[in-house]
Amino acid sequence: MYLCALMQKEIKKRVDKGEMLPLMEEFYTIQGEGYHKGTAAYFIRVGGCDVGCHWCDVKESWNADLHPPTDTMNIVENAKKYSDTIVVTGGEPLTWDMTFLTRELKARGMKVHIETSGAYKLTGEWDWICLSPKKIKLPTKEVYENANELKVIVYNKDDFRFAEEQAAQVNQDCILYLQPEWSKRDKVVPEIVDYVMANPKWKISLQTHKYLNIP
Ligand SMILES: C[S@@+](CC[C@H](N)C(=O)[O-])C[C@H]1O[C@@H](n2cnc3c(N)ncnc32)[C@H](O)[C@@H]1O
Ligand SMILES: Nc1nc2[nH]cc(C(=O)O)c2c(=O)[nH]1
Ligand code: SF4
Ligand SMILES: [Mg+2]
Repeated sequence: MYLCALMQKEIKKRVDKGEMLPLMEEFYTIQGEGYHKGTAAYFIRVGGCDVGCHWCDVKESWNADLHPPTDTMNIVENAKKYSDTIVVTGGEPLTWDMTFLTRELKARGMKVHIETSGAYKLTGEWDWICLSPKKIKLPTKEVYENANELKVIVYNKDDFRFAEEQAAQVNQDCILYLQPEWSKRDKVVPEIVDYVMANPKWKISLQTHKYLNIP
């Protein structure tokens, strides 16, 4: 076998174990969305997602092959320099085994949050789970049970129905958010405002980083 084919196989094995991850980007910013909005956090964006939301704002993340397999230990050591709050996002982070990444981050005293569609098996140990469910690939039972916040994206009126259906699946303590789909914000924000006033168990989440012009 060619040496590079052997290396590819070795890398795949390490990715399967979560010891390497296809890293798209990492950046220190302010969490823009949901319960922790306004809080400084270091973001780790892992490539790979096959959920396929047509309005996804990071489509460049979808193809994992475009993002270099990166030693998880290097990601951890680097993250530690910036913040003690880490947000793991993607792509869909639960495409990969998150056990190793979260164990090593937590061993260094970091608080570890995830942004997930919940479409795959829940791996890893999380201080905060933000579940943003998608109609085209519904969350697994474990993610519904463990979500700390539910963040439903509102693109059209049917998303209010979907939001209620999803709220019925999560645990009692889960905090409920409606977030406008960015390109439809002018149309849907007034609808969300009316909806939240009529149904105050919901709160509004905005993508505040986009208004602040930060990553
Ligand atoms: C890019 S996703 C990555 C994490 C995971 N795949 C997920 O969907 O939760 C991060 C967050 O951005 C939200 N999002 C993506 N595109 C959006 C858009 N156009 N408008 C509003 N929110 C969006 C997602 O629903 C999710 O809550
Ligand atoms: N500032 C900032 N906050 C965010 N919250 C969730 C994000 C994500 O893409 O997962 C995100 C993001 O991309 N930037
Ligand atoms: S699940 Fe997340 S990353 Fe994947 S397409 Fe949907 S919004 Fe984008
Ligand atoms: Mg984003």
